[in-house]
Amino acid sequence: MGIGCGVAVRKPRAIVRNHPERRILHHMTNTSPGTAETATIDIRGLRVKRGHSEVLHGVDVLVPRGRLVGLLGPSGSGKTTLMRSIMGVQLGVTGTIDVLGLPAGSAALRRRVGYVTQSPSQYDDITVRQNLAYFASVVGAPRGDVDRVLDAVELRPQARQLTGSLSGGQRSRVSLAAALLGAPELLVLDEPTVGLDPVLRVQLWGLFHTLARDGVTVLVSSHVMDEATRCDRLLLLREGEVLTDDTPDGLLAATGAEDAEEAFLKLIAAADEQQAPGHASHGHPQHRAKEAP
Ligand SMILES: Nc1ncnc2c1ncn2[C@@H]1O[C@H](COP(=O)(O)OP(=O)(O)OP(=O)(O)O)[C@@H](O)[C@H]1O
Repeated sequence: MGIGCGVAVRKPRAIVRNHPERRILHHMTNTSPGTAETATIDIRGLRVKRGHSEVLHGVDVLVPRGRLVGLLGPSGSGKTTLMRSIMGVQLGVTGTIDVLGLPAGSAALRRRVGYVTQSPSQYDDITVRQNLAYFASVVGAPRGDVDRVLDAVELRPQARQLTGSLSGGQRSRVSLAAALLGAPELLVLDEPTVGLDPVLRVQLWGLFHTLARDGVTVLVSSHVMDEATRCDRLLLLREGEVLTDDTPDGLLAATGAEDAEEAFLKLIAAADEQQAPGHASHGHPQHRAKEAP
């Protein structure tokens, strides 16, 4: 199955309904209109074990509808694992994950959620247009949709080119185009701008904003901090925990930093200080982060 066609293939095995730690980030509800009722993604007490280690340690996230949310964090912090969990393709999951009001991975979500993984996956020996026509048939999108998504990702000139002959950035855009087919209400995009030139990156962020304005919820991961400021909200992940969940302006105001990178470093320093032996406070990192200077 090609990636980027919005197909969630499997339910997490260990969804625990009514988890005792059902807790919404107080900060989120303070500053956003999102509630459990209007949320596109509602995650409570998510723990994920990969191999022998737990890589997400009780994550709570509420993503409101029609927002462009950046999922940022260093390499290995758990961004992909969180996205896979949202798509219902991750094993070793406990906690609750509701997507558009349904358990993550529900068959009914297949046409409603678009997913782009870090590894573009298309058929190399057919053209870009043929790939997209195939994915359009999978998600039940009208054939005319192929031209729309080709234009959206600026790949019309390559429509007749064999997919295997595309550049890396062009291949990523084919995946994105496939995820846009139909009318997804949620797009989960794992590092979609990696390897793209600055002009194209700006164009794609423009597209994400347009989609969000039209009511699509867009969750975009990146480890490039300067992309943070392009989002409506930011989720900063570190070592499997949400360090903070805020607007870009809120984050800068809370930390007194000049830019997102500096803000992130300040939050990490504050969290480390709180965790240091002998420190009085041992609250949850999500709350400790709010206490950052
Ligand atoms: N199959 C696996 N088995 C064991 N551990 C894994 C497996 N896949 C990922 N991990 C570990 O889980 C943690 C989170 O990985 P994940 O890919 O979610 O991070 P990430 O933030 O997306 O990183 P990157 O930005 O480098 O893609 C890492 O420590 C990683 O080594």
